[in-house]
Amino acid sequence: MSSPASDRTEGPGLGCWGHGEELRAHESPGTWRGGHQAEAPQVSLPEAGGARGAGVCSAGGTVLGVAGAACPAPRRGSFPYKEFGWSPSSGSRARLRLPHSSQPRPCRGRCCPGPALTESPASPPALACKVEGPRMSSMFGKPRNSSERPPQSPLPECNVAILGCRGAGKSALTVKFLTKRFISEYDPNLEDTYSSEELVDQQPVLLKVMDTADQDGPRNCERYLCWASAFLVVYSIDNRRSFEGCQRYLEVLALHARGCQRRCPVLLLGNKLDMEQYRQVLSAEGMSLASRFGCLFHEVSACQDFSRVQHVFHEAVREVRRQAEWNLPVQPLFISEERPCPPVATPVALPTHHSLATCTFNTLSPVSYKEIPSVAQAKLVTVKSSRAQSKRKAPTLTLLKGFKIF
Ligand SMILES: Nc1nc2c(ncn2[C@@H]2O[C@H](COP(=O)(O)OP(=O)(O)OP(=O)(O)O)[C@@H](O)[C@H]2O)c(=O)[nH]1
Repeated sequence: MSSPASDRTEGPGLGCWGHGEELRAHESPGTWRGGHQAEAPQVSLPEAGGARGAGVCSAGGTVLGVAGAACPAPRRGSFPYKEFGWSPSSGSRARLRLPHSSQPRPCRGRCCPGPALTESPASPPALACKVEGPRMSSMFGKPRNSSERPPQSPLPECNVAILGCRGAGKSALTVKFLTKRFISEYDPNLEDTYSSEELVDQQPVLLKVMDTADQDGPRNCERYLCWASAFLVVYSIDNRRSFEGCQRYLEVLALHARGCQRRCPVLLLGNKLDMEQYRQVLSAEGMSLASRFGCLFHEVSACQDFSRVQHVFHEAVREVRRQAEWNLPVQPLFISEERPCPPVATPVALPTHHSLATCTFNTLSPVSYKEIPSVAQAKLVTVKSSRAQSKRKAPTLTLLKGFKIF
């Protein structure tokens, strides 16, 4: 919150580690891929009512302001919903608390150098949020005309909770992801969940984002522990305390995963990469913490490149999908006793050197079969049939542990 003002130089390009097109946290830091910045789509504000989304900054086509330049300040709650074709959900509290002053003022959002605001006819960012239940006061995109969308989305859902200490930039990242904009001030006490239909790897998903507002570290975590399918744990690279706070969140998540034996993907995010010159937490430290807890690591900036922020959220969805694939129930294999089974399903004959050629593995055959331990429990063990045989270099048996030899 109290970061130095905006006369800074541009930081290095955003870097991240992950798998797929990027690197996992535990991979060599030498494979750092910083320095590249994808172009974010241009966001243009319509000219309307004089309120031009003051306090809203953008870079690389998404920053609406220039460092140190006077940004027109909005009135409280004057987020230009209508200009985007959205309306705040009726009766819901305003999520954003914008500055009071209506006078132009230097942008407090430590906005970054970037092209000046382009004004053009309204072209609302592609975003579809909707209110779902009492928490879903998603002022960021409830469609104006509810008849445009079916009431029940058939889309698969992915719930992402954003955790971290106060001021780390959770709300800024959420808003950036949802609106492609950087808005510098938020009400720190409100916790909200937003949803957005996304296309991740050509597959649609209803991505729900919970912007949490823990007062002082992880407290009453059940609300997100039980809800989320992935977590983004955010710290600010210019604030060591926020980094240390992340560790507590990661510990809570690790404990929870152990307790319920359900591992949700976790991404550790170093935010405010544009504040490079005030950096207090090295990338290597972030990477090392991430690898300690087995999570992915990215560094981003809510006020710079939208595509990097979007990438992180999409990466969370990918991880959830991977996890779901990993957790798919494995169809049990059965092994016949003594007689070979008729080929009911596609037989998977073991290689003859395993000396189990007389047994045929099938999926679900009818007669007297013993269940093999599941893949997760199974372990390959090598058994020598007898000492004498072993002396004669008899072939060894490689079996699944826990399975009886008949
Ligand atoms: N320079 C810079 N400032 C940022 C960035 N992200 C957030 N901020 C600023 O950091 C301050 C805190 O951001 P928030 O998004 O409110 O942080 P938060 O984690 O939601 O904090 P709480 O709402 O208190 O939990 C705000 O003044 C933001 O403008 C960023 O990437 N770069």
